[in-house]
Amino acid sequence: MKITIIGGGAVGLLTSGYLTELGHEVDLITKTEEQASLIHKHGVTIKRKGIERSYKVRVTSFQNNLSPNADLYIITLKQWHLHDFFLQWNGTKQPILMLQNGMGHMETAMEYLTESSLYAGSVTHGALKIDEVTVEHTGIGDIVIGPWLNNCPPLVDLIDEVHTHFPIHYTNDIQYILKRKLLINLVVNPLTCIYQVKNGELLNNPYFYKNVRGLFEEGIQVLGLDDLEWEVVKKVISQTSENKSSMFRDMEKGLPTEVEAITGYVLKVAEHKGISLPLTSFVHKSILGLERGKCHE
Ligand SMILES: NC(=O)C1=CN([C@@H]2O[C@H](COP(=O)(O)OP(=O)(O)OC[C@H]3O[C@@H](n4cnc5c(N)ncnc54)[C@H](OP(=O)(O)O)[C@@H]3O)[C@@H](O)[C@H]2O)C=CC1
Ligand SMILES: CC(C)(CO)C(=O)C(=O)O
Repeated sequence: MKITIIGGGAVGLLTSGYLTELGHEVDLITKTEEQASLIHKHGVTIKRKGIERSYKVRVTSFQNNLSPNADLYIITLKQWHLHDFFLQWNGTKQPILMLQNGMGHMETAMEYLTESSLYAGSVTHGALKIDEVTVEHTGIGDIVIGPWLNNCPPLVDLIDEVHTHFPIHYTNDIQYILKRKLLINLVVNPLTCIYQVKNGELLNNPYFYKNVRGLFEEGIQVLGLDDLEWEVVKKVISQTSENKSSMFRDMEKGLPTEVEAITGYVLKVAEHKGISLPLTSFVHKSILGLERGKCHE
């Protein structure tokens, strides 16, 4: 496929390298001209388990008119970049795949992208941007994609179930997959940020654990998920026990967090349903307050 990837961050670099490896024709769109010229010169490098591999990727910095004839556009921006980006972009009629955490971003996408077939994806890889051209693949997961609205055809040419370190699966129920990831991010991300601990500490410390369970119970009530998801949440926390959550890392770097797309989104749905979520509301305000103290922007 001819694929345009928007955003030269951790997920954008990882996706552009691996989709090139899989034989797709990739155009990467960075925010800055500096990053574009570095990638033009050195390619994109993916580090995995101490081994580095570089990929030659076509790259340009963002302008309103992105190469208009891609078969698919993949947006790998943070959710809080999206309004600004959509306001500046002339858009496309071609299919668009959104790869953000949370769920609030899909409402934003629907607001702006009225002419495209819209797809959502859930990423469970760990990716850490090392420098402008290098990303470390810190955890091998997968990407599950699916149509956001029922009338979008499956992206058959993108599916690759067998790739050992970058499998892409397809689902007809991406809403459920995103909700499940949202639930994990709802309980893990804000608490790790408030307590300033790695993910695993949420299970090890009995007091933190009680709050994980409390947030989980509020989350499943609003999202309509089953108590059985508790085992999934604990498994993901164990598997990522040595990770600092993305929200904790953003906060440490003085960047805005994705709290509105995660906790803020759940609170909005709860309000709509007339459900009160005291613990979720407490962590939401706590993160906003901490951001206010630390954020550079
Ligand atoms: N990293 C990970 O392991 C995982 C991430 N995710 C999700 O994926 C999404 C992306 O995350 P991640 O890649 O880590 O985030 P990053 O912040 O690393 O990447 C976003 C990139 O988009 C760039 N950008 C901003 N505006 C524009 C623009 N107008 N045109 C082109 N590029 C632009 C940013 O540039 P600048 O920094 O200069 O603003 C940044 O390089 C998030 O929603 C995250 O939650 C999900 C699972 C795992
Ligand atoms: C799964 C988890 C919690 C891993 O750290 C994550 O998705 C994040 O940090 O955003």
